[in-house]
Amino acid sequence: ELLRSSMASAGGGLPHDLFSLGIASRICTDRNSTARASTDFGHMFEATPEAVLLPATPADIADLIRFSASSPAPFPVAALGKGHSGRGQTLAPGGVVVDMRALGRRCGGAARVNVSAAGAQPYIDAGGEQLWADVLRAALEHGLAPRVCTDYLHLTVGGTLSNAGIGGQAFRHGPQITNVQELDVITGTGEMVTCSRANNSELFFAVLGGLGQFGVITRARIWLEPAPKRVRWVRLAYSSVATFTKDQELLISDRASESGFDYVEGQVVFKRTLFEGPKSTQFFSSADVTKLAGLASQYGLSTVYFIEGGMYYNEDATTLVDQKMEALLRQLSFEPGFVFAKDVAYVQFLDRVCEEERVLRSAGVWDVPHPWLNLFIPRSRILDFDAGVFKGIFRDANPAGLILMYPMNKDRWDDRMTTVTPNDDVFYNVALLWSALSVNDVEQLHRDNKAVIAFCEKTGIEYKQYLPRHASQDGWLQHFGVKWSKIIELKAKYDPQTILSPGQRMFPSFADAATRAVA
Ligand SMILES: Cc1cc2nc3c(=O)[nH]c(=O)nc-3n(C[C@H](O)[C@H](O)[C@H](O)COP(=O)(O)OP(=O)(O)OC[C@H]3O[C@@H](n4cnc5c(N)ncnc54)[C@H](O)[C@@H]3O)c2cc1C
Repeated sequence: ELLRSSMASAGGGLPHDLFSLGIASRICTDRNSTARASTDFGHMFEATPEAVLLPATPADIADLIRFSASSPAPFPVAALGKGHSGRGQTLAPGGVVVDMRALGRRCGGAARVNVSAAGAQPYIDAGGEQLWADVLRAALEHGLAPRVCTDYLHLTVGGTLSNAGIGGQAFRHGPQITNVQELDVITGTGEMVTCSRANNSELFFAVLGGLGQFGVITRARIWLEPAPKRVRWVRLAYSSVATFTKDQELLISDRASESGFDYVEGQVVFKRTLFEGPKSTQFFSSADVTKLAGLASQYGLSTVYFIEGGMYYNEDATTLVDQKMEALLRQLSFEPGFVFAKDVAYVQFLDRVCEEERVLRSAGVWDVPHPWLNLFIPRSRILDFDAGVFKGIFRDANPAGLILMYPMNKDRWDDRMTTVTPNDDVFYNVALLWSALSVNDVEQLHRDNKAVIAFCEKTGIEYKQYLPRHASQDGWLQHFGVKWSKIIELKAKYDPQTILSPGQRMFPSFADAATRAVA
């Protein structure tokens, strides 16, 4: 009902003067445009904006924000990257969603990605609306690549930099936010500011991991490194979580840095998935799946763990990479004989989730609700977490989806940035990436996710949510801990009217009342 009534009055709630600004022709209030901006990948929340801005230049965004900020009744403004958020973070009920992707389409053909390959530290200047897939493509033309990529490349630069941007290279280089040199940002007062560690550093650190609260990123200068041509891509199976985590921690330690993998992640797979899930996957053949199911049966395991490693190389170093791989595998304690290997082009490796997307889309299970829960768990409690969650809460369950579990080094993060992480020197990203295939699934997965959080709280596990959502300001206070007072100070300075990204529900606004849970 709420959705329908606000759609019927699209545009009507905004001040009329807005439509006499120079950007008026780029503000869409039609039902199709506002409906498209009313939900996200999670399909868990929806709220319709009054209008969608298709900016032709960053100045259009500044005009819109300045207008709202100086209006007697400021309206919310949310940047929309690719809408791959899970919990309504891009919504702007009663306000304007800025479709950032329009910048790339409408900039009069001007390239919004520029590589600087000369100099000791190559970089790329990329528009905040650019996809990481496009950043990679432009960099590869110069034999270069970003140092850290997310698993999925069809996310925007501004969207991941507003969170952190993590992946299998983060153990070495830190998250994407620590690999940025400079930003162009439009603050919540409509001011266009260039910032870096040296200039306007307060805004620079605030915006990186800032969940869209302090400004809209319109350009990021991202460090690049020489790109390899190929990747030895392996998965190693473990029956014991203690051995699995011990080996993962060895692989991300400085000790293994030069001689080890360039990419380290990990997965937890329920035994039932091996029996009842797909017979083969992008990585495993049906014979592999049968072999793994046999392993689970033999030991009576409820879960099998996989280290996923990638070793980069160029064609002229094939023998060397073989030797390096052999030496590395000798140091690890996976189940004997349970090494699964592939050799792929570097681009194919980085773009691997795109293939998963194709498969899921063709099976009709891509656009389903995704009640994801992403947690950072301190190393000191990861075994407790495993016992309570995978062998406890999910002991008899077999939800559809994917579970990632891999460690990162805290010293590669920069605590001056807004993202928060646990205190241990090593912490795990545990990503419960569920797909709800029915209404019952949604309810059950909500309950399961709540049970996971309750378990952490009851047992004193100092977790932090990644891609966080908190229902109340108390939740945000707890999330940010000692950083919360600084967050309030920054908000008052850079977005005093609390206009920006209301879908994060960090500061009370009109949006809270107008957003509803749909799943
Ligand atoms: C299939 C899939 C795989 C993923 N894999 C990873 C992964 O490996 N690693 C990882 O870290 N994350 C991953 N994510 C999560 C992803 O980083 C977040 O969803 C993030 O929000 C990026 O998505 P987006 O570009 O579509 O941003 P959106 O969802 O559009 O926006 C996210 C938030 O940032 C704000 N925002 C968007 N653009 C800007 C901007 N230019 N300036 C300021 N604020 C802005 C929005 O208002 C919103 O609050 C994955 C998501 C999906 C769906």
